[in-house]
Amino acid sequence: MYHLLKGLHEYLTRKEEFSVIIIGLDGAGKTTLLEKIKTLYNETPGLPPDKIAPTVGQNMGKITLPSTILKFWDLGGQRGIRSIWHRYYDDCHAVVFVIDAEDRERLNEGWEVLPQDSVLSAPQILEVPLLLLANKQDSPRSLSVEEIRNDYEEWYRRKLDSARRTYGDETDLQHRAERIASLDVMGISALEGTGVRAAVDWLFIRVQNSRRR
Ligand SMILES: Nc1nc2c(ncn2[C@@H]2O[C@H](COP(=O)(O)OP(=O)(O)OP(=O)(O)O)[C@@H](O)[C@H]2O)c(=O)[nH]1
Ligand SMILES: [Mg+2]
Repeated sequence: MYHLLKGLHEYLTRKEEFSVIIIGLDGAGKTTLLEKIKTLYNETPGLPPDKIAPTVGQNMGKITLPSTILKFWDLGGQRGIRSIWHRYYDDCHAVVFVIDAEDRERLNEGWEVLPQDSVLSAPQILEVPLLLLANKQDSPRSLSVEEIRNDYEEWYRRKLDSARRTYGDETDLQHRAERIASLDVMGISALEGTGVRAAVDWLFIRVQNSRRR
């Protein structure tokens, strides 16, 4: 009887666990975001921004939501470390791509990393929700969500044109175009926490509906 009740209790209180990877260029604010998420959702606060150093490798943080645990993997964004990202694609349920909206100079570099590092085209994550975060919205110099989206679409159009000229093959590009059409972009300030709960809500809803379990 005890085992039956224990089993029933475990069944009723069980939480499904989902993995979310946080990627993007170095300095975009990924770790600041992870630590802010910990502060907002956990009893033990995350590191304050002045204690955060560039990530060499990965950081992990977990939060508990109704019947769900979200496990975040914050991966280092420096050029030499980006090659580890793909190792996480197989097991993740959502991808967060963080952009430094203040750094116009590096926007193109960010876009180059997004599709060319196969984030958009890797077959294993095609069905996985992808959220683009335009970070540092607290800064008056930052581009808005709308401007970031436009910049990406322009960059993508240029890319498409040159790829058509080079390969003439549309299938992969078509696949990506569909993916991009549904690309969600949200504005946040990882530093101040603005928009962070909305982003976590988005992830919470999308991982439940994700086709990958
Ligand atoms: N103004 C402003 N600065 C931010 C924000 N988020 C992060 N920063 C700053 O941006 C710098 C880089 O932040 P990190 O969180 O270390 O960046 P990262 O993406 O983890 O970088 P790597 O670990 O090298 O990949 C730090 O100086 C942060 O304080 C933000 O929302 N607003
Ligand atoms: Mg970091």
